[in-house]
Amino acid sequence: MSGYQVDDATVEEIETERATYEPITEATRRLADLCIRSQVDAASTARALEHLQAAIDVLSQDVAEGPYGLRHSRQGPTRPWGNAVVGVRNPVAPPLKVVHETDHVWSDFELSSAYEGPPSLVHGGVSALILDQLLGEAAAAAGSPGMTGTLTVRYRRGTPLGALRAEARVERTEGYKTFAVGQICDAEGVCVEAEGVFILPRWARSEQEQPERFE
Ligand SMILES: CCCCCCCC/C=C\CCCCCCCC(=O)SCCNC(=O)CCNC(=O)[C@H](O)C(C)(C)COP(=O)(O)OP(=O)(O)OC[C@H]1O[C@@H](n2cnc3c(N)ncnc32)[C@H](O)[C@@H]1OP(=O)(O)O
Repeated sequence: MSGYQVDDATVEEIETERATYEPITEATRRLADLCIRSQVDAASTARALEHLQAAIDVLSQDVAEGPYGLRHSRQGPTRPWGNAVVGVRNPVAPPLKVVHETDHVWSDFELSSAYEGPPSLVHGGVSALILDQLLGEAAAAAGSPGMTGTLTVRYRRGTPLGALRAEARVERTEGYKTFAVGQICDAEGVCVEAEGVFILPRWARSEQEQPERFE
């Protein structure tokens, strides 16, 4: 599958890339929230739009072809930086910082008004998105990476926007299939639960000798 790239980016080069693009990504996230909640008048939005157009003109001067992909450095950390959940260069991503423990993964994160579904609550598709990523990372962290085959989500009660925690762990592995479970909680307890099957695709099975590539 295209999109996996192995390179020799050094830790320093990776940090430079992060420092170059992370601030503009964070500003764009803030912008998304302001598009929803700003109450300035039409003249002010017109002025803001002019500034935005100028920024778009600058950024358009040099654009890579295609999406970012998953870039794995032989010398530094792996960069899933276009990823919709954890991508540090993706303003659509909250982004989650996922902590890998021995037997589970977890993340404390905040969801802004840009993730609203029912009034004041997180969109169900966003909860599924986050759990897909967490369960997938739990599978990869356990040394059995895979594509989502099936994801089952149970919405126990409305998930409030704001501060949340997501956790996931592997339940069992059967050959190329890894069964993972996880949940999203607020301060009151569990809001959403998920279970999923993550399958190492046929095309990737020859790569299984180097599973660290996918972690
Ligand atoms: C190079 C490694 C690849 C892994 C990459 C992971 C990177 C990890 C890195 C960092 C963690 C990041 C975390 C990311 C999280 C997000 C993940 C996503 O959102 S993934 C996007 C959504 N999912 C798809 O687009 C899948 C599309 N479907 C497929 O590609 C195939 O259908 C696939 C891989 C699911 C299965 O196809 P087959 O041909 O490769 O496998 P067959 O040999 O047919 O099946 C193997 C076993 O799995 C069962 N199976 C097949 N499909 C199933 C399904 N949908 N649900 C449950 N079981 C299924 C079969 O019955 C079979 O079981 P029996 O061995 O006979 O017991």
